[in-house]
Amino acid sequence: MVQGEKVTVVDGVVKTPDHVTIPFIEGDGTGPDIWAASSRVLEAAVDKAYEGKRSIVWKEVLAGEKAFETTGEWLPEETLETIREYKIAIKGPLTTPIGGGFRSLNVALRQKLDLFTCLRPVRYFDGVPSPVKRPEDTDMVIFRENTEDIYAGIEWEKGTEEVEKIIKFLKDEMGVTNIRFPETSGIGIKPVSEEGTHRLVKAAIEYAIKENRKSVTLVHKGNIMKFTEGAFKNWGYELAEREYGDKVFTWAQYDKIAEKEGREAANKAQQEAEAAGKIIVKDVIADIFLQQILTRPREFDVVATMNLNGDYISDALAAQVGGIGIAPGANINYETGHAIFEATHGTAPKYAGLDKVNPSSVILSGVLMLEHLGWNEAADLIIESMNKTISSKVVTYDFARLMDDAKEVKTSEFADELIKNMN
Ligand SMILES: NC(=O)C1=CN([C@@H]2O[C@H](COP(=O)(O)OP(=O)(O)OC[C@H]3O[C@@H](n4cnc5c(N)ncnc54)[C@H](OP(=O)(O)O)[C@@H]3O)[C@@H](O)[C@H]2O)C=CC1
Ligand SMILES: O=C(O)CCC(=O)C(=O)O
Ligand SMILES: [Mg+2]
Repeated sequence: MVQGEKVTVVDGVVKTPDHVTIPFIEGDGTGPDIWAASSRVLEAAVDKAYEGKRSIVWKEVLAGEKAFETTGEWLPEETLETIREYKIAIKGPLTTPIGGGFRSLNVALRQKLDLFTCLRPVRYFDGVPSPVKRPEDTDMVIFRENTEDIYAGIEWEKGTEEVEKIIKFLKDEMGVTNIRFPETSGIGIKPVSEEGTHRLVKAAIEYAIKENRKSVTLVHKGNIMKFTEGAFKNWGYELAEREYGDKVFTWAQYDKIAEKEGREAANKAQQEAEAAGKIIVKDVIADIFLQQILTRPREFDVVATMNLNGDYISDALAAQVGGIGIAPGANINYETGHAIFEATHGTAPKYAGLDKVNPSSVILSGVLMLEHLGWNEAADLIIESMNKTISSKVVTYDFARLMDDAKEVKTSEFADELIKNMN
């Protein structure tokens, strides 16, 4: 058996050995069905691209139900240590109980490894059924802040001593008068920081520069949550102008020109910046953004936003290009090089063990992983095969129910088809 080696990261650059060990978490619910299919496709692509000169050696690490059954812990320290050591991992979805029980293991992994960007590219594959008229117009890359916001899980339950204490503090010491029902409220806290915003927006702009993207849109609800979401917008613009002054033109600059010299001058300045290939950094309030991604998706490109907005936006945008069955993602710390690749969807428990769901989200997360490792030839083989397979109308149930004359196949059969179509 081939002995795998660890990925190393030097000055933020990933160095991949020819035979690389990658830790994986199988996942709960439909996780095992999807992982069995996805790992085969990834292995086949690497094999085909490099004819044995390169390979992935999988190393299972435990989290979720499988970890609890084996070790009595939902997220064993050993799992975190292994991912820290091996730098890169890939995972299936993990269940989070609603309204009580333990906090999200998915969020815990992101926070504990400080994987501050949740990167979710949203693009259309030919032939995928979509509810919109021109799904190919949706081509966006979401940069979702992954460690802060109301998603950080700082909250206290109604009726507890802690919530009474915090409500008393807010009323007596902070002059808060607008907690509508103080006796029966739970309380949640929403931290959004300048550092957290800067590193996320920096990652989004760097990506836009590298990938020749036209704009970065900051999505926020800063009219209502002024010092968290509003501050995100202001800090984002500040960072863009301070660190990328010669490469971007921001709407904050536009506003200043418009105020001094009028709108015509501001429009001219933006047009000149566009003609010079500068990236337009703009912002939009989250509610109207959800309308505009449907009515005029071509106006958006790279999107940078906070944790909760990013969660909602991910699923909404996934729907436009065929749904959650084909929505990949990656959790990345661009400074340390640590990354965990995972689908946007959850455990879809009603389909667990049926060999039924679409494995494309995890497979395409694997494609992001191969690209991160610099193994682009293998990544391209999967993309080409995915296009070919879907165009030939051989698809899983989620696409088959929306397509005419499709051949519905199981999770494992879809993987077989992808492997067959690699050439
Ligand atoms: N990163 C992670 O690990 C995540 C974990 N979760 C967790 O997953 C659990 C279930 O969450 P839930 O809100 O139901 O969301 P899910 O994403 O698990 O499922 C919702 C619906 O999406 C569709 N779907 C999901 N996965 C696939 C797939 N691979 N192929 C085709 N269709 C798919 C199904 O639609 P249909 O019914 O129309 O067939 C399914 O019923 C919760 O515990 C949640 O916390 C949720 C999101 C992310
Ligand atoms: O952690 C969870 O259970 C849900 C997370 C989620 O929906 C997401 O990150 O998109
Ligand atoms: Mg989600």
